[in-house]
Amino acid sequence: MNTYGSIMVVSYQKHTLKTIIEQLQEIRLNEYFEIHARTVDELFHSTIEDDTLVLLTSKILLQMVKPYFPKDTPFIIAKRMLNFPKVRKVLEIPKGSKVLLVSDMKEAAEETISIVKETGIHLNFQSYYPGAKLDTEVKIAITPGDAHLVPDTVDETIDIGSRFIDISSIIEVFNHFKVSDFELNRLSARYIQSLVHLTEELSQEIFTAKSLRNSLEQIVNNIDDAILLFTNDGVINMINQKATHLLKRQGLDMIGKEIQTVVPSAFIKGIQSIKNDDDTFKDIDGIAYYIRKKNIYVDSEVFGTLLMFRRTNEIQQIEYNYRNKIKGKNFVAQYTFNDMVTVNQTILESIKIAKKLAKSDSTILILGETGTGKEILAQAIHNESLRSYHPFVGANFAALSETLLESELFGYEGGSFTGAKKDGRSGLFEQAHKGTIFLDEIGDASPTIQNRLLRVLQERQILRVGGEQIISLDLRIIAATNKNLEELIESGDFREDLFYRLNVLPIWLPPLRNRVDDIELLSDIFIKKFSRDLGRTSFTFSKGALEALKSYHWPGNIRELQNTIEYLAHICEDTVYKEQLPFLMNSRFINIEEQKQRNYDAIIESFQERGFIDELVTMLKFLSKNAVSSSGRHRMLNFLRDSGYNLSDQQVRYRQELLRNAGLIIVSRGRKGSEITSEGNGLLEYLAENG
Ligand SMILES: Nc1ncnc2c1ncn2[C@@H]1O[C@H](COP(=O)(O)OP(=O)(O)OP(=O)(O)O)[C@@H](O)[C@H]1O
Repeated sequence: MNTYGSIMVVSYQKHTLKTIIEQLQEIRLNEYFEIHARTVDELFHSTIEDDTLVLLTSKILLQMVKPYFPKDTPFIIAKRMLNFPKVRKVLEIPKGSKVLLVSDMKEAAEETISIVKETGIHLNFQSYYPGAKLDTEVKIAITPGDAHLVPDTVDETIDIGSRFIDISSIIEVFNHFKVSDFELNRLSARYIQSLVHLTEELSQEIFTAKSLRNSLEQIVNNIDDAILLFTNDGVINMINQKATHLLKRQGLDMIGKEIQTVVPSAFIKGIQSIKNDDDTFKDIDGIAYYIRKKNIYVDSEVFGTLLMFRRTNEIQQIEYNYRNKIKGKNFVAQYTFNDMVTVNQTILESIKIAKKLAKSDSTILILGETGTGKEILAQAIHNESLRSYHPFVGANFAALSETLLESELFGYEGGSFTGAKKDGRSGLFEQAHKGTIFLDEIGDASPTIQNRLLRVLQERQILRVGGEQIISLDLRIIAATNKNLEELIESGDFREDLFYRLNVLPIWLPPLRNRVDDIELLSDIFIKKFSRDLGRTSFTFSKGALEALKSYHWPGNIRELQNTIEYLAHICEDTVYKEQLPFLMNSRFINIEEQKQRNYDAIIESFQERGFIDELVTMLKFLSKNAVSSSGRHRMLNFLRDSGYNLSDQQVRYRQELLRNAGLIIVSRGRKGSEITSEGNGLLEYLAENG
């Protein structure tokens, strides 16, 4: 099969994975991509092909899965939507009631609470997950597929099922693989089809459960497709905001009205020719729609008709909005020079120069590898400048296709391309008027964009796409790149005249591997930040780990260091050992044996650092032959003494605790006492084999 590439869907739980794979198959994504599915646990034994896109079902998984993938693996965190007919049962719970939201992890429970709240459901939620404190007074539980985790004290459980992937994330997947717009339209159609049965169920509720009407309306308004429901007599029973918008009937109360009197006649004519239970593309009054028509049955009698529709070019709009979103900047520079932490002389010099340059209006070019702090520096310069009360607008040249980038940067006049807004739209340059525009990854600009940029740099003037009127702007330009522009000029990929316009005041940020003096300082700051964010105690690095941090080449620079520490903050205890460092574990295939050995190495290193290794091994050896009840500790003391270690009872207890923490022994109260685990025996074998 010829596909665009591979996707690996990763979730924490099997049932989530199942729901999502079924959904992806329903919209036939498997015709475009090879789809693999793994739970986090299964990643342990997996390999990953080149060019695989990893689709994570929740953002909490990101840090958990990173060690299993090569550094440059692309990830998408799926946006997910609720299975709305199932949520409907939640509406029957009296407002303000105490409810447990049960999931497998704290973060997952909290994420679900906030998503349920977004639909306008206001209950008194308490998150519950294995290990959480339980309020036994709470008698109702809601769970996204984890009914088995609901505690016995609960009388009623509502399983709202796993959430589906939202279309915006599916579009993100298509964008990643650069699938054509035509395919996107087909996808949109299938997506609507896949939602139909959900909406149909909901419609039946709407017909029957009048008392819940207000709450149901809220759910229907949360659906991204236009929905219109009318009875056999042509009376509108339900319409969502999306539909009133598309039919240009905003603000009109249409419920209870005859469809003929409120819906445009061209639209009614258009839908009359669609058969029931059919779906089709339809051109109505010059606008292309994708429409699905469905009979609604109540007690096996046709009760009315459900229409679900979407404008076909809306997909392009979603794509456009999505791209605006990933740009994610709200035109305010957050960072100042105080955020640029460093003791490195080169950087301190650069900061000194940058502070002086900030006051001028000259163009600045920041050079440096990815993640070295180019954007922080650009924002700091803006905030130090006389323009600091005006916008700071970032544009990333690597994140957008040429056509989108052009309209993003320069704006467009109405009607200049499909999906364009009627009245046109201002671009980022216009939005940065009086402030600073940050042109990130400028080395990726196409020749067309480079031409247009040259004009802005020379004249401080722009033309909108499809426009004729020249717009003059007052702007400061800061550009950045991780590419070698001189090489690009030589290969003919970058205009020399543009380079000279940009390269007025260049500032270079060295890579982290050349700033070894900053590694410890930055690590400490990130440790404090993430420990605080996670509400955990701080941690430090073992000597071995610190050396590894300092000798690693940090291709992702400070961003990578920051991600590494965030990951460690999730998994480590008080001390991080070398073997826990994700960049050392980052092989494509992590074999269980290898993983075990790494754990043993980490344990051995930690015992060695305490200077106890030999006596702890002696204790393990003793335990591998004898289980030690509390009275038997005496024999253990004797055995240790015979082996040359004169320890007090208290000292033995302490060492037992260390062995227990490392999972090498089990210490039970009462007669059974201490026993060696299979891990403990494994460590002894490992030591025997490796000296
Ligand atoms: N000196 C510093 N002190 C503290 N944090 C820093 C410093 N420099 C960079 N960072 C952090 O490192 C991350 C990467 O920085 P930034 O986005 O500015 O890099 P960049 O060079 O613009 O990267 P790219 O080229 O990939 O866009 C950010 O999260 C930032 O907060």
